[in-house]
Amino acid sequence: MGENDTIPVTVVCGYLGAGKTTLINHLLSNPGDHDIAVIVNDMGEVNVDADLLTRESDEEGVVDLSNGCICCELGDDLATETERLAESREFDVLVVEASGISEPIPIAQTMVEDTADRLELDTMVTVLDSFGFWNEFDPENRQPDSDVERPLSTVFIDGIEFCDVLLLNKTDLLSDDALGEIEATVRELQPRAHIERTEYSRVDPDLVLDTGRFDFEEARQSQGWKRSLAHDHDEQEHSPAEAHGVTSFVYRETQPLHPERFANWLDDWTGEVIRAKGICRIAGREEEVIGLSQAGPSVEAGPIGRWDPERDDPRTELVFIGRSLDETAIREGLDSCLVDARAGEWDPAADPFPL
Ligand SMILES: Nc1nc2c(ncn2[C@@H]2O[C@H](COP(=O)(O)OP(=O)(O)OP(=O)(O)O)[C@@H](O)[C@H]2O)c(=O)[nH]1
Repeated sequence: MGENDTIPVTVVCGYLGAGKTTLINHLLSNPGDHDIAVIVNDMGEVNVDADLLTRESDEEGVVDLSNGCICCELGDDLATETERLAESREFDVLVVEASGISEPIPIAQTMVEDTADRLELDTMVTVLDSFGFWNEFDPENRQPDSDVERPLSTVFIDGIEFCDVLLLNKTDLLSDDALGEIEATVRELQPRAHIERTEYSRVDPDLVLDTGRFDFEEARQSQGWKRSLAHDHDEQEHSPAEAHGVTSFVYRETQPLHPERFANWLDDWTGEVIRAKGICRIAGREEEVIGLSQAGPSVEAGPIGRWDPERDDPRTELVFIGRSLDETAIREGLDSCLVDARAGEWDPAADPFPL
């Protein structure tokens, strides 16, 4: 508990694919002395993060706030949900995962202004994909098209500037030299926060939970805070997603994917997708839920659990997030990976999963 029996709230921000869900999974499996409740906000109509979290952790205290971004249109829901959670369940710290394009300041404002007196904003954590940051900002590492305007950089910067703890994540993908340079750059942008290098967001829970680091007075004095109050967020015409030209869609299918065709499709997969994630039904892996997670250049796929007959039908459910996404091409590509029963690849009557 924080001061005066309030419940400390840790807000986890960070760009798409930085490692926020990885951090929350890590905290749920290494809670230390804490009893943690989690609220997850994800972009798009399904909350894949909440699904992956509950699947991996069997955690009951995970609340799903989907289809919107908590820093704007879901601000009120965030306040209501935190209050409801506080009434319905015992926990001594609350962790809120923001969607990958939420802006940290409005979330902090919602937490400070709207929640019941029991909750107290305690720590703003930003998870930084150090590898992505390096590619985005280092001139030598820039892609040939990188002199086009890159408005998403502002999301990186906001997260760095407004936080109490900054995790330089994905350090395994960079050399020590590069990391030193990144740390020096980040330190310029953010002299106050505690900076920690992490792999797979593995931190001591005490570094991010109940730290007492959030300083309301200091936050209120920051330029970003004043700017954000100056134009009422609720009345903004565009959500951050729209302002950055980011769209998302969900691919859903119950027919299994052919493992080889799907693997080939993943290999050839390029383009405007910033982030894809979700679960897959793969022929021949009948029991297993196969998780897929792509963030920038890296794609990870593998078993993350088993289908639970009580709660789910085996299916593929993937969220794609990107700029100028070619939704039709992606849908067609995935459709062509489906097992084709008519071509004799699959006889569902004889065997639900043949390969
Ligand atoms: N190599 C490497 N991969 C990592 C590390 N941390 C996380 N990842 C991988 O990066 C991908 C994205 O991680 P997530 O934790 O889902 O990222 P997120 O910030 O929750 O993503 P969004 O919710 O989409 O914004 C996953 O495939 C992770 O396994 C790391 O330190 N090193």
